[in-house]
Amino acid sequence: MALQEADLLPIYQHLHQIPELGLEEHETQAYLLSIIAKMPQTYLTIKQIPSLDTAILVKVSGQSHDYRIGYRTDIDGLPVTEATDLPFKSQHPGKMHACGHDIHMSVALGILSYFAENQPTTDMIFMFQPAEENASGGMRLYQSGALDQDWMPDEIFAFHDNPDLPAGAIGCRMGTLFAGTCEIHAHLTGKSGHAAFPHNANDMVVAGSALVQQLQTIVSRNVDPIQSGVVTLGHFTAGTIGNVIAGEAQIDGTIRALTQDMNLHIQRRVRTIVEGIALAYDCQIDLDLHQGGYYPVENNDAITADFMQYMQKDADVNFIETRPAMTGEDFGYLIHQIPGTMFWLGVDSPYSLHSEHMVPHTSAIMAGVNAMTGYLTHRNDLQK
Ligand SMILES: CC(=O)N[C@@H](CCC[C@H](N)C(=O)O)C(=O)O
Repeated sequence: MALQEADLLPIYQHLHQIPELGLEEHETQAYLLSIIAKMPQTYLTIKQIPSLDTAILVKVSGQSHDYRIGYRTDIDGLPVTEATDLPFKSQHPGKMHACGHDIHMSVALGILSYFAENQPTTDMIFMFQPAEENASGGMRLYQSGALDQDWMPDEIFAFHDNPDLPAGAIGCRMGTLFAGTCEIHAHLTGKSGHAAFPHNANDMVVAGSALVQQLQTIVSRNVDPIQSGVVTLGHFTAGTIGNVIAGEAQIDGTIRALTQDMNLHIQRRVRTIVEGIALAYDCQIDLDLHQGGYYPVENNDAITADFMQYMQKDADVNFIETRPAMTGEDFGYLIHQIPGTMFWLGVDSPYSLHSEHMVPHTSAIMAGVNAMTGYLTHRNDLQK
């Protein structure tokens, strides 16, 4: 029998205990392979990718082979120290599934187990993809070539869990669901010195502070207010002690925008401001702007209209039309290449994604499996 709630709950709890960072998901991969190995193998082909060695691809052979439906889950955790009191909390110090990818994997296994027993009309490609959080796993997967030829989906689906939606609710919208992101890394080099002799030094606390202030003008002064954007600088370190002038500083952050044009516009403004600060404060600033394929997640019109209509009509689904969000996703790269739909699955937690307290509601798992086995069967049947 396909995996049911009683099977998926311990699977989820085990995955929750073994979070691993992007590109290091070896224990996770071995566990996923062990679960997939217990499914009926008649229709399954498993593929591993030498250049992305923690990924798993599984093809479910359909009754015909001229169309392929893709389903992707991410598998990585975050460098967050878990602060929940769950009996199955993370066993890996300093790492946690704080973004709910353990829920994503559990739902994917549930859906895969259904189609392993109920041969779909068309081929299906399940992607267990590493490194969503920071290392461009979606882009790496696509560029690895592993999806080429008869593994390349014609359409693609994925979800992200959402603590703000009721457990099990499906959220989606036409157009852009998630922002495109771009990491900002700036290293400032001036000259350290004694606090008493500022004229003999070049203070990177002052230059860095000016840079932070200037970058904060981009959204208020350079972004069309009818559109939107985010520039967040989450990390700023400089110096060692109060009476030594800091000769270096490091500032890291992220850009968010709902269109690629706006993302590129903000990137250009960051570059110009950095050049201006380097000139004004007579220092060197090494700037790295890194997008890595985190494009806006732009849902395909026809597929998403069908998805929303189906979910609205399904009496067992609590469907909620959502607004775009400034979270990023490397699914943006995949959906840029392959038309598809990304959606939210509600997990009803008072704590946000990436919080050390985040505890998703596990009733979402079976709700997600049921909604998506139904929907993917419908998408299969359209190919009859
Ligand atoms: C769902 C989620 O939280 N995704 C991450 C993606 C990170 C993108 C990249 N590392 C960046 O910070 O720009 C997010 O932070 O939205």
